[in-house]
Amino acid sequence: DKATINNTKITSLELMEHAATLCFEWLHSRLQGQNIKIHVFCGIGNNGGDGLVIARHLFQHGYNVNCYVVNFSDKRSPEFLTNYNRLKEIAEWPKIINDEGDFPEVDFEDIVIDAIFGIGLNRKPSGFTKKLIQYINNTKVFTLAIDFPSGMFGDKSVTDKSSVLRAGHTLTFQTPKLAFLLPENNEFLNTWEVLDIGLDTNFIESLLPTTHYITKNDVIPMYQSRNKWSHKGMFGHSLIIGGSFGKIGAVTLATKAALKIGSGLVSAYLPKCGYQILQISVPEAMVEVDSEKLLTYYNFKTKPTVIGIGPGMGTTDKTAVGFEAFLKENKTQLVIDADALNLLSKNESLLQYLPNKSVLTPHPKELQRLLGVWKNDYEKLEKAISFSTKYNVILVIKGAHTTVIDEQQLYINSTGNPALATGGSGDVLTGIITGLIAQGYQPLHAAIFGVYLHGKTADLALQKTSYETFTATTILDYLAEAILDLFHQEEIADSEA
Ligand SMILES: NC(=O)C1=CN([C@@H]2O[C@H](COP(=O)(O)OP(=O)(O)OC[C@H]3O[C@@H](n4cnc5c(N)ncnc54)[C@H](OP(=O)(O)O)[C@@H]3O)[C@@H](O)[C@H]2O)[C@@H](O)CC1
Ligand SMILES: [K+]
Repeated sequence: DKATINNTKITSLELMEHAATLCFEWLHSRLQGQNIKIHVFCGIGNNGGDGLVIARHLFQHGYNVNCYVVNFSDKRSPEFLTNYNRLKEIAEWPKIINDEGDFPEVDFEDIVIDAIFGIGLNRKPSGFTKKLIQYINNTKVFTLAIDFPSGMFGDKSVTDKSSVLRAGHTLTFQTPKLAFLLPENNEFLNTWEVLDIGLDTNFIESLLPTTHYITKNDVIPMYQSRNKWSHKGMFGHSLIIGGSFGKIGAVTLATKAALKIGSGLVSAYLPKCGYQILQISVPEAMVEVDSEKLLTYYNFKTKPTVIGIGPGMGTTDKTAVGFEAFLKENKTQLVIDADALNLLSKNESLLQYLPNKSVLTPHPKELQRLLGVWKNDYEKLEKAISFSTKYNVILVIKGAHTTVIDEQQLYINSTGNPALATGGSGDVLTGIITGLIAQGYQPLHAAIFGVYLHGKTADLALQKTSYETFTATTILDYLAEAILDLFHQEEIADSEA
């Protein structure tokens, strides 16, 4: 905010007017003047200032508005005070809330605008302010939070969940906030969106952020196009290692995915019992086999560009011994998933044998086995950063916002939805990342791009299928659309054209 104010000569008050007007417009375009009672709760800082501006616009447009000042302090900000006076010019003074007795009646059918605390919250809400937040939560009314749900911190964990407002929707300014992407804050947020309030983008870019929110514009430059002289020898050879009796499907899915994402050649190495299954389900792949029902010897002849290892592999003693010998010999780039991760967790001394920038793709349980327990999501990220730095590997932490960690850098994915919470989804991701590395994508790009595409398949599929009917195979079916979507330009609004 400060850089924009200094560099553009726009005042803080003007920036507030602009930001809050966008919030008003968001609501106005949805309500279209309907006679619904709207309660605007304002703090005394600049988040409260936003609330006062929104209330003024609502009054001016004839809405049924009740505006309140949550009087938790007398340190009212200058922008708050100016807008307090401006509101008075067109409507009655906001009602002051000093204690529980001042809480207004709020009906389930009403709308609440939460402008109590924004990014300036520095300790948990207490006293009557906390009671007010609980009071609003208990009404189950639709609540539109401005910038942050009040009581949620921008940079640390909530310790008292009962002091946080549960927002129906949050309009946040300029950039997505890390706190919004962490599972532990999920219950406060429901849906959210970013409003571009025109902050100085040169300044924001100069900040060299360590946390990146990955959207289409970030992955388009990673895409490697092909020319007409291309041949399969240029797109590498993926080897997928995994499977055990009853879990041949996992390695089959990963093999299919490596092919489907464009690996020039793909081989699978699996127990003998899976030989026919794999050959029949993936005729494009080559197959080598180990012992009857388990991986034991890891003595394949294939010379791959990259190896994806772990899906369905099991963790029996024989498999563990063979895996250890394999790791000690191996010099090929690795993508490590599932049981291969579990074996690493059981024997951490093996981590030293991982080639630099190996990609590890744990789901939350596998991550916990690798890192140990964490107190909260911030600590989880710190531990993951240390792990990535210590072993020089890339972590892909799977979840609602899958996060790729390369030492200090965090890449948080924007695509995907609960349809992906289905058996085999992770095996497909392993195959995708492996297949991208085979083609020459550097491991970090393969991880970020692979995660993006994997999530995008589910977003695109939801237009034609449902969460329930979406399976790991559906990911493969939609991979083409996910890639084509990169080149599909959103229609530009008339005003921008
Ligand atoms: N700058 C700009 O140009 C723009 C800013 N914008 C808006 O400003 C918001 C940030 O405003 P802000 O910095 O004034 O902080 P805000 O969240 O309103 O609250 C701070 C106040 O609360 C207090 N306080 C903190 N914790 C407390 C607690 N637990 N219990 C009680 N008190 C507590 C703290 O005082 P303290 O007692 O700590 O001195 C202070 O008085 C931002 O989120 C966005 O909405 C937009 O308009 C765009 C343009
Ligand atoms: K708020």
